[in-house]
Amino acid sequence: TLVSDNPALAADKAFDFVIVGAGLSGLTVGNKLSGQGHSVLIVEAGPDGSWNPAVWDAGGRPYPAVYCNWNYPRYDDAGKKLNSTIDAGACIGGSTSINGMVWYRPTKAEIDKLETLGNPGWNWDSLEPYMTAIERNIPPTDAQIAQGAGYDPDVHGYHGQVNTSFSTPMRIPKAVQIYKEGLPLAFSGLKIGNDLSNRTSVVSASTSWTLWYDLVRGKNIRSSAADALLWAPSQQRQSLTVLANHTVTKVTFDKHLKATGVTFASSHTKGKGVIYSVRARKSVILAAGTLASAPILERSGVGKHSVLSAAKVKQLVDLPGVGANLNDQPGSGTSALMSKKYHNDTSMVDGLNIFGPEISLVNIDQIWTTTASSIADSLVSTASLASRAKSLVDAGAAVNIEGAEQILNVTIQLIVKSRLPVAEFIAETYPTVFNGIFWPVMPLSRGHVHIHSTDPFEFPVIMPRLLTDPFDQQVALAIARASRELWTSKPFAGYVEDAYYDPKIGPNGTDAEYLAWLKRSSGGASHWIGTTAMMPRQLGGVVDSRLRVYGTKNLRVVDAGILPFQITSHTMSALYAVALKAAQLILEDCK
Ligand SMILES: Cc1cc2nc3c(=O)[nH]c(=O)nc-3n(C[C@H](O)[C@H](O)[C@H](O)COP(=O)(O)OP(=O)(O)OC[C@H]3O[C@@H](n4cnc5c(N)ncnc54)[C@H](O)[C@@H]3O)c2cc1C
Repeated sequence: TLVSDNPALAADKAFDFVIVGAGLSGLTVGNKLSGQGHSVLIVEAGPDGSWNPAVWDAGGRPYPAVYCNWNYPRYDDAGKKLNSTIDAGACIGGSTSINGMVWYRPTKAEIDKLETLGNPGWNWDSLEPYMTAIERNIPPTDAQIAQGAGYDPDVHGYHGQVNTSFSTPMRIPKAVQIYKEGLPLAFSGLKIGNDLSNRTSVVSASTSWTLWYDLVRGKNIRSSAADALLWAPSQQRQSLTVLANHTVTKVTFDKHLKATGVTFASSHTKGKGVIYSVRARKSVILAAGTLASAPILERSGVGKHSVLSAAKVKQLVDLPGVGANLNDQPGSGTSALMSKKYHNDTSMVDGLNIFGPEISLVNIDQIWTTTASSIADSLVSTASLASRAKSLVDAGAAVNIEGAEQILNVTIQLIVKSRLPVAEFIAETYPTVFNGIFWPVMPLSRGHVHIHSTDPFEFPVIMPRLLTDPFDQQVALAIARASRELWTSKPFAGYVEDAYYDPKIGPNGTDAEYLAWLKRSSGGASHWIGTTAMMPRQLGGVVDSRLRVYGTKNLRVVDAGILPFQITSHTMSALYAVALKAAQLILEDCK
């Protein structure tokens, strides 16, 4: 494999496939296509970060590594630029080079819904084998199990490229034990399980991470997509070239709207230098991530008419779903001050950034023990679905009522019928505090991302509209309150000095106080999806079930943006499966 930042390797040349973005999806697809002998070019805007300890040292990095982060500006619901930014990986490996490494699988119920949304063949039976294929799990040792590592051998793969394991040493085992005792009290009926990947709906359990322990360096090493699929000696490819530090500016088309290649420029000169072009003989594949692939489509003339004309881009294909349906989980967190005598106890606080040693997934029954059924009734009512769909269309977050209703209904059915989790609660400690990080895990709120100029080096306007749906607010509010119940529960007695440490909303805090704080403090959980949704075009879809962009030829999107609705696992396990399946479809199509 050739990895370089010399544009001459690509400029005016032709490859079978040109892939945009060397992140999780781009590297996975590139690895598979080049493995079958096709010539593949991957153009990556960022540098190679593999030498940098902020990337490879899983425990020692700042969270997330500033070194390879786009830090996209974020806009509020009225379109005003905020001071807070949005994390997304900006070096080879993409977001897997900076992410929290939490690894567990989604459930059958939710993955099967991809198919019911009009995508034949996209179901659990077709995707689960790929989740197994990509993983190389290193089972916990007896010592790790004694310190709280739960493990079910049936829900892991052992022969893939992405390493998953528990950290060495195990993180904060004493604090995790206290959490395991307290969590079922704060969330009624919550079961403590053995492995988060082994669940049909809800459970609290430890999880493994995409890392492995290197005895020589004495460190936990991040198993990023780059580590697994690009640098590994067993994955070297004659026909794969990765061009780093170059930004794809747009897709080029012939007069029949067949994608012929892309143009790109040095990321350092920010478009002020030469604009190069490269040709794709078989297909261009956008894998720049949820927040970047839609803007590339728009700059190339594929998108909603009003967006393109405001940005002064000539429209080639009318595809109003591009950039709509943006979705992430609105993350927030409360802290309790830990009693001083435990501040230096590493079984309680280890200061490591390997995120989320105990994760709970809770459903409506566990949050609202007595009122869950009335909440479910109101969620499924036809009137509430219609009004939710209308508000998404009015906000430009959905293309039409029918599409919005179908997408929302998937999530609502999963919440109500399958009793899948509505919230994730991550039990952590940071120096001096117990910290509960939480988010509505299947949010109904939607936003959008759009370009506002032709300049590819100008960031798009990202308006996530987190917590705009009242149900998401209800969930976040309930979890914030439950976290306070947790800190005041019996198992925490003697360990907690101030259960209302942060935010400073006391035991009598009102819903209005909590909601105002949640609105202020919530940021995306970094599981952005939806802006190039895979579903029928008439419902607002952008790609079909073979991931081809509607209205074009030889152009595909393969990244997190194709997921139309949120899943209850962190995204990696599902996305590796999506990318492997995509590679299979692409290979079939180019025979
Ligand atoms: C801070 C953070 C924490 C996370 N924690 C977890 C976790 O613990 N567990 C989990 O499962 N998931 C986690 N995720 C989510 C997961 O990493 C992402 O969902 C996944 O990596 C998305 O894959 P992708 O291929 O869509 O995009 P990415 O992996 O982000 O790759 C996109 C690539 O495209 C490049 N690119 C963008 N624009 C251009 C352009 N114009 N030209 C060329 N290249 C371009 C980017 O630089 C990037 O390298 C986290 C993400 C972040 C950001």
